[in-house]
Amino acid sequence: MSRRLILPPESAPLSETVASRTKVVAKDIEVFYGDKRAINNISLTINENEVTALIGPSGCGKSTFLRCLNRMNDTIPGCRITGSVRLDGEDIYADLDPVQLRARVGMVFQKPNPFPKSIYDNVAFGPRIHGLIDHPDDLDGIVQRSLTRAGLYEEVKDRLREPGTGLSGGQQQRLCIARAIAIDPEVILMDEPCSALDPIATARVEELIEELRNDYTIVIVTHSMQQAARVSQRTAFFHLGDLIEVGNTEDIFTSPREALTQGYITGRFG
Ligand SMILES: Nc1ncnc2c1ncn2[C@@H]1O[C@H](COP(=O)(O)OP(=O)(O)OP(=O)(O)O)[C@@H](O)[C@H]1O
Repeated sequence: MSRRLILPPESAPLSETVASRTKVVAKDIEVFYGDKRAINNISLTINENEVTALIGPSGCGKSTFLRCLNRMNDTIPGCRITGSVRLDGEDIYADLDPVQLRARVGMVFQKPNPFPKSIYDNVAFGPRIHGLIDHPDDLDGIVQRSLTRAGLYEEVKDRLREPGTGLSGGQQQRLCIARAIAIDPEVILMDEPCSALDPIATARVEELIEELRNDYTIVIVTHSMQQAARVSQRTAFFHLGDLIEVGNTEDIFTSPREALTQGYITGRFG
């Protein structure tokens, strides 16, 4: 049984991407933690204004791969990456400063992690440090627009000066999404954004992901195959550090090409 990447060569058109523009191209990515290789020569193309889901059993390298896309692995001691990641053609490891890069490629984490600041200041933080405001009044507009875009404004508009940590888990996660979009990124990485949320809060975040893809390119790591099927247009299945299969989400869940994928989606392992 093949475990190797089954992507067609870079030049071959992928049927599921015909109408889509390429946003990110990861090529020949290998990641090592010390001597241990966690990602084995993975190449993956991410399309603009689509949600790409990364699925696979625990420890298969989904989060490690996701973190390569905004150089978050750079902060992990002993972690080494080879290969290239291009964002709109620019090599993010060679041509872009990590701070600039993370303004273009935002991230939402598994556990909602609002800063110990007010709701307003959580959202205003990024625009302030990235110098995105010419006039203090502009900030009010950015905060309101970001909270509205994250589907949270109506719930918090009367308590913007109260701590973000006082919100419910689902609201905190939407606050983190508002914080991510306040700096107007192009790509949003989400690492199991709903795993700490109840089903209602999860449904709200999933609706939000569907809306956000009109404006952003989204890559989401999820343990839930139902979630991948609901929110994504493309799905990539990882196993033991390999990318086994990538394709149109519907195809992956109805007629996967690889036996390993089939085994995982039918619950035979994982
Ligand atoms: N900071 C680290 N130091 C050493 N090894 C690590 C580190 N982070 C991850 N690994 C190892 O790299 C491999 C891939 O881990 P990763 O967290 O990327 O997988 P995952 O598919 O996201 O897992 P999960 O679904 O459980 O979150 C695993 O073997 C893991 O133990």
